[in-house]
Amino acid sequence: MEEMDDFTVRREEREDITGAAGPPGDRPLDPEAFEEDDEPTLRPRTLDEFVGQERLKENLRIFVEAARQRGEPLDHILFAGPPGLGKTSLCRILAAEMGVGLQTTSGPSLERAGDMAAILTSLEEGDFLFIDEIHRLNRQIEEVLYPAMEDFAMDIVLGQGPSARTIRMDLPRFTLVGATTRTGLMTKPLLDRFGFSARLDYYEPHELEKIVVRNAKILGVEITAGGARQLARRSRGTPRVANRLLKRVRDYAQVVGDGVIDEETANAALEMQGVDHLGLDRTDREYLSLIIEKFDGGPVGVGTLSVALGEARDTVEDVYEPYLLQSGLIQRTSRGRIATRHAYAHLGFPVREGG
Ligand SMILES: Nc1ncnc2c1ncn2[C@@H]1O[C@H](COP(=O)(O)OP(=O)(O)OP(=O)(O)O)[C@@H](O)[C@H]1O
Ligand SMILES: [Mg+2]
Repeated sequence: MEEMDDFTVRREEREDITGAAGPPGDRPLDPEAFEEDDEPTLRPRTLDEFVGQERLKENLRIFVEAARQRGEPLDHILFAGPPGLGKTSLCRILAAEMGVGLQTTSGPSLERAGDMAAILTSLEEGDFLFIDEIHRLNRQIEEVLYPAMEDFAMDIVLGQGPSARTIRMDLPRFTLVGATTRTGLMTKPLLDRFGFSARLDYYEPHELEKIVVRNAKILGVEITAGGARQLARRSRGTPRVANRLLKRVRDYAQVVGDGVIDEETANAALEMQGVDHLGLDRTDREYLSLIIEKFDGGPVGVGTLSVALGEARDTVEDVYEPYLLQSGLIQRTSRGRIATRHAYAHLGFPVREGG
């Protein structure tokens, strides 16, 4: 790789501690399916390349500059929001800006307190420790993190039973960067220990357009304004989805069309991928039809829906529902999910009385 900077080298040397990325799936819209390092060239490397989230970027610039002037590590940071909106990218950008090392792990991959201890003791002063899916850390591990985050210290128990004693070990001052799709599942003591927390929201179509145009250039494919607009509109507000669709549309343009992504090619390719004009894929539509046809429009519990769909409940809650909610296609009530009139209309069902 030609443009590898110090930061990249360091992080790759150390990354294999707990690799978090799963195998890529085959659904075009599943943001989780896009393997972390599948497309390093499309991942923004600086805050300037990172499109949108302007207020957050401004805050981060100040946050970084202030810490740099004081010569201190950054305070702990929490990024929350649906998958594929740029949490991991922001973490890498900040580590690069601070010129520090980065270690990556994830909540579900840490089982015992010792796993966490091993990582903490391998950190160097100022390093970033990125914990993806931090809401899935178990209790034991969280308890190791409390003093680590607050006092940069770790309590080690020596021996067992009545003769056991605890010694406190100092840790380097590091920056914990947590990413979560579900702040609601995090405990208050953990939340309270982050000095900076930010929520990423779905991107506006014009921001996704910018990402699509920029990345088409990187991929070396010609795209018209209309083509970019279609891709942006159908990417469910998510840059990772936009990148994935861009590649599939590029394939289509190359093989079936004349290599240029115009509006017509984009539409035809997306249609073939099963992505409709709202950006919903087959599973989204199946989810909505289930509520409408099998459960009379709802309310129906998310557990029941997940089983009927054959998807993990977490996936349904983290990946599908946030966008359906945001698009006004479903509502969440205390008794379960309800399909809105908009969902009936979108799928071509007659709108039910009072719905
Ligand atoms: N603001 C942005 N500007 C340009 N590209 C972006 C932006 N945000 C995300 N991307 C693109 O989307 C991809 C996915 O982003 P990233 O991995 O940072 O998401 P994430 O929030 O960490 O998702 P997950 O919750 O699944 O881990 C990146 O590789 C990058 O190419
Ligand atoms: Mg990520």
